[in-house]
Amino acid sequence: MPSLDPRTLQAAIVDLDGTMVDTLGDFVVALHRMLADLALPPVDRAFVERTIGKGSEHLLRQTLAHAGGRPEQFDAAWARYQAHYLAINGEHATVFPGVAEGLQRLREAGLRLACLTNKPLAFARPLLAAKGLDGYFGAVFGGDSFERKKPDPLPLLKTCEVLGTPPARTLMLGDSANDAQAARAAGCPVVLVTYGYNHGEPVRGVDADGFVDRLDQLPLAR
Ligand SMILES: O=C(O)COP(=O)(O)O
Ligand SMILES: [Mg+2]
Repeated sequence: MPSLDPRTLQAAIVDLDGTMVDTLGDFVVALHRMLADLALPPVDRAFVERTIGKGSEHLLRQTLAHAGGRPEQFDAAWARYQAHYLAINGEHATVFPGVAEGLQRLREAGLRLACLTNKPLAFARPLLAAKGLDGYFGAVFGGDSFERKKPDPLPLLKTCEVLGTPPARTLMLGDSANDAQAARAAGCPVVLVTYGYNHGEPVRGVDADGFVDRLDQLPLAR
């Protein structure tokens, strides 16, 4: 990967699930409690891992179908899921190695930081706070903050507007094809981490400008 020059980069937009925090355990517990409430069987962890990334509505619709539920159960599933997720938010989740150090280095390089996730904002804010990551970000946006979610470029373009930085100078850091497609369409450079959730596909097959094994391994030129 060519080194990322902080003289040309002005900001970074950072994804949450699979990039900063390993939240698979939270998703699995909240979904299983919701399914139990609806008298439906649990789904396996691998199914949850490959279905995360396109927001909670998508995850719930796919999970209901996979567990043998009916589409009409969506509203009940959503209410139960939201209550369960908020009750355990962060308890079965850990910050990936190198994240705090990586964010610190980006800040020291003079970049403005925003968090942009497809997770509902009401889940994202308390999770960042519980994991001690909220202080790095001047802005935090969720899957319900804008009219459309990643992989649509709109949330990235809106986030760039708030940051006050041109997309070409705003680096997207993510873990999935969603993040990369949104970044390409918005005109943002994009680097993906190799350890997150990419819809069950090898992340190195995604069109991105580079890959890192840890966020503190971003090759920032000095
Ligand atoms: O909630 C999701 O579907 C995943 O959200 P992300 O955009 O932080 O990866
Ligand atoms: Mg992600």
